[in-house]
Amino acid sequence: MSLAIETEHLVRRFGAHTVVDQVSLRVPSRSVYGFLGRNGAGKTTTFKLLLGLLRPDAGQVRIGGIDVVRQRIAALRQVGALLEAQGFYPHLKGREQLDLQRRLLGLPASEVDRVLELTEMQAHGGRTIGDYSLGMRQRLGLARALLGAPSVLILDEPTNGLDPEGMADMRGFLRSLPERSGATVLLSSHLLGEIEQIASHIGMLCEGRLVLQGRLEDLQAEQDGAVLFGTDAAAAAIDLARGLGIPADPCDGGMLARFALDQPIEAASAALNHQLCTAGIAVHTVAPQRRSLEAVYRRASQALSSTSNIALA
Ligand SMILES: Nc1ncnc2c1ncn2[C@@H]1O[C@H](COP(=O)(O)OP(=O)(O)OP(=O)(O)O)[C@@H](O)[C@H]1O
Repeated sequence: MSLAIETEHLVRRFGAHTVVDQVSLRVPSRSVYGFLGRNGAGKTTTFKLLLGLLRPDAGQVRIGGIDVVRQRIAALRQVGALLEAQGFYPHLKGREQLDLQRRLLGLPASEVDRVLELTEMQAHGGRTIGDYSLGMRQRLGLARALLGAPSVLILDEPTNGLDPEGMADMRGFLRSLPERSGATVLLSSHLLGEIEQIASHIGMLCEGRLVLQGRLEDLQAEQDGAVLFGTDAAAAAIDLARGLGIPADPCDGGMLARFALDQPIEAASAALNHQLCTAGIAVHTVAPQRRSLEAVYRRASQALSSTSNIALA
């Protein structure tokens, strides 16, 4: 698997506060990598380290295999970025701002129309940036990041300030970007539900530490033993399951049974299903439940706090 972005034990401190703590990111090429964390977890600081805007206290950063600390210009030639502070000139028109940027990058004039079209900003390119809504500024920031068709996009909270419709558009746009342009997208968010809808891979940052990383599907597929039994006789099914020592609760459409993880879930669900049928309880669905990203996050954060407690003890 080739990696578009890679860090090795990255550390950054502000005074005595370690804000990025031994972070080893693995962002596969052509992935949409969702970088999750609560406010203050260290996401923006990590992005600044990736972009060479801050120097790490320890560790390495490579983009497309090039070391960002040693060869910053060569590494960043491959990158388009959208950070919180967009630094636009409010008196310029959107199109003029993009034109300024594309000249600095030595790109052809046609680039401005290309990125305006990609971000569906053609209609607003002639308006003054000072009059833009927050959502339009976000789109203009994205348009600027896309100038020169970089192979890596680093986007800090790209859906910030968008209305629900704008958010949905942006999600669709970002999700399809690797397929359409071959680019790799690394984006941060504190919204689990949002990342769940966009990302192919995720990394979770908790108090500066990367507590979880991998393909979203793999993380969600890790079983937590919950299986839905669809039935109209949920109460009877729950009694029977509990009588067999299997924790079970009502849920939408029937019963949610939780099997111990030390047994194959297929065999355990088949055995319970047989018992239910034998007792005359009709079951129309047996469906192992995908774990929500929220559950994955909760588990990872709990694991971190329990190790911190051990360290403190
Ligand atoms: N230049 C700085 N000097 C001192 N502390 C800083 C500096 N920049 C960030 N911090 C601190 O580092 C921690 C992480 O901040 P950071 O902005 O990286 O978090 P974040 O995950 O991006 O949060 P948010 O989602 O709120 O933007 C915070 O406690 C913040 O106060």
